[in-house]
Amino acid sequence: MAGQSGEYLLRASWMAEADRITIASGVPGYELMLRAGRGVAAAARRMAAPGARILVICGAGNNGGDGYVAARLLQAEGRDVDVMAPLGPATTADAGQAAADWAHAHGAAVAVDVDLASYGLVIDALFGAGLNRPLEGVALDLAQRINAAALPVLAVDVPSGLSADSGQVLGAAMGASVSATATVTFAARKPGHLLLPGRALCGAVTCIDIGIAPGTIASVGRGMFYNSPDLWLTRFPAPSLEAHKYRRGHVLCGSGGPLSTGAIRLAARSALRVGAGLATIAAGPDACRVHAAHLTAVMIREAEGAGDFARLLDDVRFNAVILGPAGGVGPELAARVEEAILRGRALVIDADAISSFAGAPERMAALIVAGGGAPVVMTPHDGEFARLFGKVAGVMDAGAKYERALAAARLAGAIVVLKGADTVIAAPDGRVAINDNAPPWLGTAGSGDVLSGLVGGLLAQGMPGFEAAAAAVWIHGAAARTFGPGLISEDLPEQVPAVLRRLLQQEPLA
Ligand SMILES: NC(=O)C1=CN([C@@H]2O[C@H](COP(=O)(O)OP(=O)(O)OC[C@H]3O[C@@H](n4cnc5c(N)ncnc54)[C@H](OP(=O)(O)O)[C@@H]3O)[C@@H](O)[C@H]2O)[C@@H](O)CC1
Ligand SMILES: [K+]
Repeated sequence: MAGQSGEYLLRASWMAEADRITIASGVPGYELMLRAGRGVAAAARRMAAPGARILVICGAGNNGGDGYVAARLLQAEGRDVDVMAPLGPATTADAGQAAADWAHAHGAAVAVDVDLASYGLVIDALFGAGLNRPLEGVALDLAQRINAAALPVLAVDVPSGLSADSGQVLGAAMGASVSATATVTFAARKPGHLLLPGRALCGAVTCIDIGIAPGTIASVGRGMFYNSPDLWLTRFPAPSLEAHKYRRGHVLCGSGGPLSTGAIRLAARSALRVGAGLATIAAGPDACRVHAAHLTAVMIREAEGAGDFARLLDDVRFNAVILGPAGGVGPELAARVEEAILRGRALVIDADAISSFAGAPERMAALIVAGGGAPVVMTPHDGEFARLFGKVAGVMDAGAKYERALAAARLAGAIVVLKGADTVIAAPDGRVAINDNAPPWLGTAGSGDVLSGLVGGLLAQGMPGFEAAAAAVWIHGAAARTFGPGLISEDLPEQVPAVLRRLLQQEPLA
């Protein structure tokens, strides 16, 4: 993606392309393997106490080749190292060279049924990026024995059995992948290191430089990024002296009925906390009275039906709209979404507003085309996503989580934030960001309402849709981390100022 900064994530085939380009530029493949093996050995040194025996389990491909290099280097510095080669001799030239260099100095491999408990560290170099089917036979048996032995495990590139692309265990059963304590990968992280369950199976991931040029990584990358401030900070609306409250945007938030008002208040407050100049809640007369008893900085306007809501939108100062949090599923809410899109407002479609289009994503897509280009961000969790896109071929069955989000974004013409502990943000132009900073305690009632408010608040300040969505997801996670366990959703907007202070004043980020 031209002009996009950020940390690229590479699928296995893109990584192979980067290897080919680097080798074609004159760096021998074996030199790359030596550098990879050196990185593995360095990590092993940190993980294995002096004197601990180390077992390196080498497959037949280049992943095994990295293992042979690491084994030789560790042995050369006096470590007690065994190699196991359960899949037989190496099948690639570079791995063959690595195996020969190891064997030249150290001789035979140990038997497959060796007692794993006698080792202090296992290095898993069975399969890496070349894994293309579920583990079976001796490889499956070994993965299960390694996991049962509960030893420290260092995975080379990815734990064997895990797809570097999807973060899924091939064959689905969790026991069909090695579960690692730590993973060393090369040149760039892969999506499988961040997506679940992969992130949990990898342990701590270190990415080491093996001499693949950043320009090469960018040239093979297809716009998939790790979600961090590097991705969007240059587009973040930093407060400035001349930006009075109207220039910082005015968010209009659609309320549910009198018994369902809390969600949209959370959203409106979050929009203000992230820097929107003004926020107004539009509600029916009964709900207005409830809101009036709670609100101070957020304003209230009476709007009974979709018609009243549309009339509010005659005021062009409402430049961003949030619809959905406890908004009440049905045609009335769908009509509000329609009005907001057709009047060209930046829009967040969350919760009930997503469900109001259940099974009809084409209708939403047609509206967005007619709407003329203002950013539309939808923020479904898995259930809402399935409700909206479940009947469309090529979305639910698109593959990895980012492929589902991307297919949905392209179909709808909207930014899709597919939520979870591994939230994915996808844009119709093909960009994807994968987020990993959400702590477990962020899964609490109302947390999604806060996220929709953060997105809406950033859109109101003119941030582009993809960057606004990615920033909101990251700030949401950082706010939850700042607060810590025991968090309830009301705490989240109150943590946003501390996160912004670190972001904008360049203090260390959580
Ligand atoms: N490229 C480079 O320059 C660099 C690469 N590096 C390293 O190379 C690694 C990738 O190496 P790789 O491509 O040789 O694949 P690898 O993961 O070793 O698998 C080997 C073969 O196993 C097979 N197979 C697959 N699944 C199977 C299963 N379930 N059960 C049984 N067999 C199965 C399949 O072959 P098939 O049987 O399909 O013919 C596959 O080709 C990468 O992760 C990194 O560690 C670094 O050195 C840096 C430089
Ligand atoms: K591996």
